[in-house]
Amino acid sequence: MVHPQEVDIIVAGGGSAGCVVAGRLAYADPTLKVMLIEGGANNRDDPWVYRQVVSFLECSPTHSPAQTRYLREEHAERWNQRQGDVLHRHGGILPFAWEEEHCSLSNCQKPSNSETHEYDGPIAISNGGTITALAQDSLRASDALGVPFSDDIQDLNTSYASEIWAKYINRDTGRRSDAATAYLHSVMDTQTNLFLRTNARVSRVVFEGDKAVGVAYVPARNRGHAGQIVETIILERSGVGNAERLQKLNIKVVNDLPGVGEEYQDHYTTISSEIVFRVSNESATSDDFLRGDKEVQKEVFQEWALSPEKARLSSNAIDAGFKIRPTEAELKEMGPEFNELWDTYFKEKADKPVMFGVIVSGAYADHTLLPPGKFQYLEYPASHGRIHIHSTKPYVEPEFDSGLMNNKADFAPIRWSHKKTREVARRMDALRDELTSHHPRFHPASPAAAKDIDACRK
Ligand SMILES: Cc1cc2nc3c(=O)[nH]c(=O)nc-3n(C[C@H](O)[C@H](O)[C@H](O)COP(=O)(O)OP(=O)(O)OC[C@H]3O[C@@H](n4cnc5c(N)ncnc54)[C@H](O)[C@@H]3O)c2cc1C
Repeated sequence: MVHPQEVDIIVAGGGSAGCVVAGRLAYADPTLKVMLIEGGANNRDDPWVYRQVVSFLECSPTHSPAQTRYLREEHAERWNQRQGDVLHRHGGILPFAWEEEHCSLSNCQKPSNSETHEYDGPIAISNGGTITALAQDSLRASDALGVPFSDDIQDLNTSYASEIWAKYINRDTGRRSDAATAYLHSVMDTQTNLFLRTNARVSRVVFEGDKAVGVAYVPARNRGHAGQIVETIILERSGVGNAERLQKLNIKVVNDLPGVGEEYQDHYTTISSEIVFRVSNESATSDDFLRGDKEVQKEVFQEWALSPEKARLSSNAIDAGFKIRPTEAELKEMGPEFNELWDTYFKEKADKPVMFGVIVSGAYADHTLLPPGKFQYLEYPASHGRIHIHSTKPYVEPEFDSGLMNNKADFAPIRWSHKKTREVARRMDALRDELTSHHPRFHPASPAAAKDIDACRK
């Protein structure tokens, strides 16, 4: 489609938010011309995006050499692209209703009676294609630890329970639900007022006085960092941000907003580097696939080709998980910093879990460091950083400080939740032992050094 020279609305960045905004606006008013400009590639019908385990593997920073070799050899073109971001990779949207003008975002396909969910939106949420026995085992173990099973902990109220984990997967097609397919491609298929420009990096907004009248963009390159925090970088290059900072770069100030680029927040995930367990050899996991076993990969891809809705690829291997808050007794052991945070933030908000943990039936980790066997790991969240430009040039990457671990209040809940997830794992029938191969290296005499524990059950 030929793109017009002028449009009414330009959306910069085709992530979850950009796709929803562009798609919904174009859909709501077909007389509006809307253009979305995205730094990454188009994901339309891309099997590397809509097959869950594959896309997870591609996102993983911890490819083993075997995985890397497989990706390079079998999917050279895609591998060359992988460092770049892809248009609207993630569903990334909590199911919620826009109350005033009811406009469903999600389609909950999980068995649930909760009124929080919607059932007629374009982002499908289900349990995925297959549920592993390890998931059931971990739910039972969670219950043994006092974390009860619930059919739905994604109702925005439950903060202490476990469930078969909800995923952005369409139960009927087995495909991952991504924002672009749901909001963008679907509108572009039926309307002619939505325009998509990919592989294009927006450098700044063009202002006339204080009115935004357009954007400047350059071809995307150095795609490894395309997916930075889009708003800050574009805003600062456009003259919106801390005036002092902007003036140092000779950028004309349009609006002095000191908060731009501050208060970056991300959640902690402790995954393969910390909590890897060996499970019984009978346990079904995705390790052989991730390890790059050719035969298994062939079998898994064939399975997908025949029945994607129940294939192993129609899952991200995260089949069960829980949300928890500390008990009164546990709070006493969690130190003054976290207790202050608890009192000011969590205490009165019974719907806020402090941590969530999931069991992953397979290690998204460097398999060369793992002895042969089967693994799973658990993860949990929680701090403030910042991002700012230090050059007006569009290809110069910004300064970024994730801020992780810069607040002592985060230490105690990380320790606490690490122990909790380990407690769950130790109660699982399938557990064989805990591995230290991916732990940080300490001097053997250091009290911080972890030790492999012997098998709990043989
Ligand atoms: C591995 C992983 C797992 C996650 N799992 C979940 C989950 O299960 N549930 C959940 O709710 N959330 C999850 N999230 C978080 C979720 O993906 C994000 O919160 C969400 O995507 C943020 O949406 P956004 O539109 O603000 O930004 P993004 O989705 O990051 O979109 C920004 C887009 O802008 C593009 N871009 C950047 N700079 C430019 C530029 N200058 N010009 C043009 N385009 C540009 C990028 O390529 C990108 O496509 C996960 C995130 C990660 C990384």
